[in-house]
Amino acid sequence: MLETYEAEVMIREAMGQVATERVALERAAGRVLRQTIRAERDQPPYDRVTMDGVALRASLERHFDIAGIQRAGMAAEQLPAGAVCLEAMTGAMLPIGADMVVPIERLRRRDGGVTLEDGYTPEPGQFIHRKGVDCRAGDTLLTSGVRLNAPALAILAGNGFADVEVAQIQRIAIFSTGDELVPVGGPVREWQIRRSNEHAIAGALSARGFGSSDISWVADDLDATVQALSEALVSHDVLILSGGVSMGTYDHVPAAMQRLGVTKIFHRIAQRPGGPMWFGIGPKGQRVFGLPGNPVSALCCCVRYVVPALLEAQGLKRAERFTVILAAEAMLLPALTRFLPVTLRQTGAGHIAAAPAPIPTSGDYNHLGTADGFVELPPGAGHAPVGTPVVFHGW
Ligand SMILES: Nc1nc2c(c(=O)[nH]1)N[C@H]1C(S)=C(S)[C@@H](COP(=O)(O)OP(=O)(O)OC[C@H]3O[C@@H](n4cnc5c(N)ncnc54)[C@H](O)[C@@H]3O)O[C@H]1N2
Ligand code: MOO
Ligand SMILES: [Mg+2]
Repeated sequence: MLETYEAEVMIREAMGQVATERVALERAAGRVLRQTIRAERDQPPYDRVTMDGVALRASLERHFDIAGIQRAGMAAEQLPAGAVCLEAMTGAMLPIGADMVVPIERLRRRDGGVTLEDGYTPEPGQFIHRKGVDCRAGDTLLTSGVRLNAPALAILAGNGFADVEVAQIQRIAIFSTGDELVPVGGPVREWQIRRSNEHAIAGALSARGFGSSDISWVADDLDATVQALSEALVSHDVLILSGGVSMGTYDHVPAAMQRLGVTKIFHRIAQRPGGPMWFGIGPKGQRVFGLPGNPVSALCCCVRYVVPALLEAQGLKRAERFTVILAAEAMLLPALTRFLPVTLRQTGAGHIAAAPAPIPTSGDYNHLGTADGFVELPPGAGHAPVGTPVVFHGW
């Protein structure tokens, strides 16, 4: 059977890259950048005063008349000759002829001027950020494939990018399948189950900048499934299905896909939970993920395969997974990769330790709230000991 990494490679090869679009800076937060951003000009763009005080020229004088004021937002004033200074504000241009700034705390006001505090000798060049020390015009500040987080948005704004090239957001449809499933609001009978998978999947996606996805439900009926999915294949780039991929008489997803001309890339992965996962490509290149219906399986497969695939298709460079160490020994599964829900905590030694969260069954979405995500244990015999490094995937 397919190993987890083999499935991942097959999905990656099928995904390709999405097109780009230009969006206003105000709408760019969380999106994936698809252009190089270079500095508009030197930063700081001028010799910049860094403290509120006075700007003056190095000399042996201790008392200075105030000849004027240099505010932020003004062109540089000329500092007149003699024992004079200009009041200067943080962020202002350094006046022409000045070469140091003395902060207000080091000055005494006297006779309409200022006197240096006793025993205080200012250093030439002090409290000035020189032009271009942060960066030079044309320097590369951001490259394609970064997520537009707070610093990135500041960079775009500060360098005059009122709009920016980002990866298009794929049109995503999420379907749950199953006669037993009823809506969140409204009555629920003993033999019925409230639909939860689609909300978990939609949440995992919207938390990663994919906006809101379209959510639908279809009964365990082959014709109804074909009908609903054929419409979704017209209007969406990506379909994420939950349920109906295993071996039951009413698990119609693989057959419906065949009828719709969606080519199967794989069915089943050597993992638990999530073994029955299905993946295929539609006639127009639509990507179809068939996630197993059990809630822990559906969410683990979504986070392990769907989320990274969608992010990589946007060109995102930095993977969201990282390595943690096991805080307790964990049973391995012969021939199966194990996804083990865990709670993270920081250790005294500066590591992040992952403690297994008690999840009694792969249907138990209620206990998932105690876990931060899951770790991936390779196939094997016996137990992985405490301290084993393992890859973590956050919800
Ligand atoms: N003979 C076999 N039976 C099963 C196998 C197998 O290999 N051989 N695999 C098991 C595994 S592992 C899983 S996981 C499930 C996968 O089942 P399906 O993908 O076919 O999903 P369903 O049968 O439709 O539902 C399974 C389970 O999940 C609940 N469910 C489904 N959708 C939702 C939803 N949107 N919200 C909440 N809960 C949902 C559903 O009620 C069922 O309890 O198959 C095993 N069987
Ligand atoms: O994916 Mo299934 O039981 O392994 O939950
Ligand atoms: Mg089933």
